[in-house]
Amino acid sequence: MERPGRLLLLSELRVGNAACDVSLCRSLLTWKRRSSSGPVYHPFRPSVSHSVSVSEIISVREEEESRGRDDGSWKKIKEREGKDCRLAFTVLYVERRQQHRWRCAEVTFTCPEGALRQHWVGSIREQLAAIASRPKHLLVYINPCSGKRKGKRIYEEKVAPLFAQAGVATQVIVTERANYARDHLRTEAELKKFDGVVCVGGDGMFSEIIHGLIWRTQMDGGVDPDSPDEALLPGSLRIGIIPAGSTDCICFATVGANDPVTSALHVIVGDSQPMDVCSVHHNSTFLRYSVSLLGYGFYGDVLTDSERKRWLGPARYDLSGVKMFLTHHYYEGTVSYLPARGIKGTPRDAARCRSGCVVCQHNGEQLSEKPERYEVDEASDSENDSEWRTIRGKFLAINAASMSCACPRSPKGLSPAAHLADGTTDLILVRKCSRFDFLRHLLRHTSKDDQFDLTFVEVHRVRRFRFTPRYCQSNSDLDMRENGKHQLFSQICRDHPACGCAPAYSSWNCDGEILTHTAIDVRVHCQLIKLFARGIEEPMVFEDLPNPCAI
Ligand SMILES: Nc1ncnc2c1ncn2[C@@H]1O[C@H](COP(=O)(O)OP(=O)(O)OP(=O)(O)O)[C@@H](O)[C@H]1O
Ligand SMILES: CCCCCCCCCCCCC/C=C/[C@@H](O)[C@H](CO)NC(=O)CCCCC
Ligand SMILES: [Ca+2]
Repeated sequence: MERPGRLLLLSELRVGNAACDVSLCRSLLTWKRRSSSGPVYHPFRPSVSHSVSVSEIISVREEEESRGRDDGSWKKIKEREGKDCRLAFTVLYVERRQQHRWRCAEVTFTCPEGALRQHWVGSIREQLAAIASRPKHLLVYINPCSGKRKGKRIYEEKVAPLFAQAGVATQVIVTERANYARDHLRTEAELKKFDGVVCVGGDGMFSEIIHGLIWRTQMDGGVDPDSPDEALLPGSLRIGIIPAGSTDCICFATVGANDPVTSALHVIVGDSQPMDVCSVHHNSTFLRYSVSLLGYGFYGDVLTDSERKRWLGPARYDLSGVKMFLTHHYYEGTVSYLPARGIKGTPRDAARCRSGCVVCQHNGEQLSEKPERYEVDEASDSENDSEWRTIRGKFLAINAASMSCACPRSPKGLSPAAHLADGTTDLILVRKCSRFDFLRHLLRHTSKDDQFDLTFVEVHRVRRFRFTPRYCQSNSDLDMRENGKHQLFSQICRDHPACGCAPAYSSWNCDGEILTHTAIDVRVHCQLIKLFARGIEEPMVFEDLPNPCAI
C-alpha cells in the first residue's frame, strides 16, 4: 500500500482499449489494467501491472491533435486504437532487453479530459526536471574513421534523434585528424557551457577525450602532469561513449554491451560511473594516461603489427594476433610493483565488478578519507622500500588491466575480477613458455577456465609499477628505443622473424596506442574520471522481469 503522502497522481486512464489505474508516485509511474469487475483483486484474472522508475523515463509528449483530421480517417484511428489523440500523452522510457541492451519503449495514455492530460504531462515533466544529474548540454566528438567508418551515420541515425526527444542540446564536432578532439578540449572548448562530453568512436577516440579533459583540469588547477608523484585533480565533466570502434572495450566493460542506443540512453538518464586512470611516465616526463590495457610483449606487438593493416578494419587484430602468436617473441626485463594493501578484492576473486560495486565504493571511500595512507606509500617509494617487490625474467607478455578489459573477443576480459574504480590495476606476468602453453593461456580468455591458473602466469593487484627492459638496465636513464643501433636491429628482427634472433624489446600498447618509450613508471589515480554509465547490471531476478503480456 502506498502511503498517501507519497502519491502524486492517481487516475483512471486508457491504454489502448483497456482501462487502467495509473499512478505517479515520487519515483514510480505505474499502470495497472482494471479487471472487468473494477479495481478489486480477482484470484483467477490477475491484472497486468507495469512500473517505470521516473529516473528511467526519457520524456513525455502530448499527442498531436491534427493527426488524420483532414482525410476523415481521424474517426477510424480513434476506433482502431481506442484512443482520442487530442487527449492523449505518450511516455518514452527505458526498456531492458537481452545482453544488457536498453531500448526506448513508449506507452500512450488517453485521458477523459484535457485538463487532466495537462496535469499528468506537467507533473511528469516537473519530476524529470528535478533530476539534477541529467545532462542538458553536451559536446559531441565524432571520429569518422573509427572501426568500420560508420561513426557519423550511427550518431545521426541512432543517437541524435534520442537526444532530441529527451531535450538534450548538443554541439557536434566531426574530427578532421587524429588528436583533433584532444587539442580542441585542451585549449579551445568552452567547457563551462556543457554538462558532459560524448565521444563517438573506439577506445582510441575515448583516449583522446580523456587526454584533453585531464590535461585541461590539471592546467586549470596548477598541477604539473610531468610529475609522477603529484595527485591529479578529478574533472567535473562526465564522458559518454557511443561505440563505433574496433574493440570498444571501455564501453563494453562499463555498460555490458557495445550498442549505440544503449549508450545514448545511459547518457540521457544521467548515469555516473567513476573510473580509475593510470598515468604513465618515463623518468619525469609524462607519456600517456591509460584506463584499460597497458600491454608489453604480445599485446604491444599485436598493436604494432595491426597498425600497418588499418585498411583491414577490426579484422586487423585477428590477423596480427595469429601472426604474433606464431612469432612467439619473449622479452627480458625487470618489473617492480607496489602491491595494493588494505583494500578489498583480489584478482582471483569469483565476484565481478558490477553496477553499484561495493569493492569500488569501499576502496574509493578509503582512499578519499585517508589520502595520507596513499601518500605515505607514495612518499616512501624508493627502490629500497620494503613495500616494493621486484621480478626479473623473460616474459611473453606483461599486462596491466585497470578494468576487466571485457570485449566481444573476450567477454570476461584480460582480468575478469578487475574493478573499474578501486584504485588498482592487475599486473599480469606471462613468463616465457612453450607455444602450446601460451595458446592454452590465450584460449582461456574465451572460456570459463581460469587464465591465471597456470605455472607460468602470475597476477598481482597493484597501485603502482615500473618496468625496465634488460637492455636499458645498464643505464636506466637511457631508453634504448632512442638508440639507433638497437632500433635498427629490432626492426629487422620484427620484419624477418625467421632469422631466429629475438628482438631486444617490444612496445607498450597503451589503450590501443603505441608508447614511444619502453621503460615506464605507472601510477593508478583512483576514480579520476566519470562516465555516463552505471557498470554492468546483474541479470534481473524473475520477479523483476517486465511482464511480457502487453496491455
Ligand atoms: N578524423 C580523423 N582522421 C583520422 N584519424 C582520426 C580522426 N579522428 C580521430 N582519429 C584517430 O583514429 C584512431 C582510431 O580511432 P578509434 O579508437 O575511434 O577507432 P578504432 O581504432 O577503430 O577502435 P578501437 O580503438 O576500439 O580499436 C585514434 O587514435 C584517433 O586519434
Ligand atoms: C590465437 C587465439 C587467441 C585468442 C585470444 C583472445 C584474447 C583476447 C583478449 C582481448 C583483450 C583486449 C584488450 C583491449 C585492449 C584495448 O585497450 C585496445 C584498444 O582498443 N585494443 C587492442 O589493443 C586490440 C588487441 C586485440 C588483441 C587480440
Ligand atoms: Ca581498477
